[in-house]
Amino acid sequence: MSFTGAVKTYGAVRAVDGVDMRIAQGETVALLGRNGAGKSTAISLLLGLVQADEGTVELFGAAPERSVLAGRVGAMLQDSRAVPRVTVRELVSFVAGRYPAPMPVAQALELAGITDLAGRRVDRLSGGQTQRVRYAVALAGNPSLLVLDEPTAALDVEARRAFWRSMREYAGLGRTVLFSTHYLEEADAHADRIIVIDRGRVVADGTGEQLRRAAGGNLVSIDLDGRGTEGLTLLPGVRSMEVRGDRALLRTDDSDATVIALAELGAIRGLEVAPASLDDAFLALTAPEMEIV
Ligand SMILES: Nc1ncnc2c1ncn2[C@@H]1O[C@H](COP(=O)(O)OP(=O)(O)OP(=O)(O)O)[C@@H](O)[C@H]1O
Repeated sequence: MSFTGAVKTYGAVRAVDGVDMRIAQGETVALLGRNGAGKSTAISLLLGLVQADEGTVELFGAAPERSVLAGRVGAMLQDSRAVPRVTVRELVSFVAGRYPAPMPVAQALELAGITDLAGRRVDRLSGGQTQRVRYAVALAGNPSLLVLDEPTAALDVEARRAFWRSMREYAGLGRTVLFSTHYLEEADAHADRIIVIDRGRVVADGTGEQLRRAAGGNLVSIDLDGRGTEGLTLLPGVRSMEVRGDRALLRTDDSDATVIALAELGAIRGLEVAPASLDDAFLALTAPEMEIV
């Protein structure tokens, strides 16, 4: 799957703004971003549901619509509506029947953990149950590529765990999986690679470890004690600074040099040095400019 300079605008909003990304067969990739970052729009482009204004999007070397029509893709979208009056089994069977080589319906229901809901009407289910039905629908065609837009939204802790187990089992069969999420831990724990998207652009692409490293080695934080932050970003090693209440958090590539310089300034009250976490990396990559000095 590839995006090359893909742009999709809605009026003045550049929802996807020049995205380049590639996903190889067999990879499990997380598309990570804040609300409105452009994840769903990127997924819509990938599925051929909307067309790029500029650039190209390809799926299995062809236009997305062709690969989708050929039954190579299964998708779980955020806003798909339940069809009234049919049962879960009827819906999953119907979808499976439209694919050239579907998985047995019982297996799709089992993988989605909804065997016990098979006879229930799909329009009378809870949010979490509906989400799992959507997952079964995505699996039904036994697709080479599984695309999941915020798959764990509305799932409770146990259902979430079961979902990830099942997704990994599916990925373990050599299938490609792309899922979007707001949750760093999910991306880190369940994807081979994380693509961070912000304001329609790819701002990072790598493993969780690579993202942590890219965000800068350490965070040095101090109490400001009412003093200003002037000059702190000029200290050795410091890449950026964030102020939270009365504390300054300095992202630094050389925490020793930063701490020595802070000591020379007499500014080491409440000093803490910690390795940058994936959370820090994500915030550094996507925080609104106002928060980063
Ligand atoms: N059909 C549409 N018409 C107009 N604007 C849209 C449309 N779809 C998306 N947008 C805008 O495009 C931007 C990206 O939205 P998108 O839904 O792709 O983000 P997202 O990362 O999936 O967000 P979320 O995590 O909240 O689902 C947002 O500013 C959104 O308001």
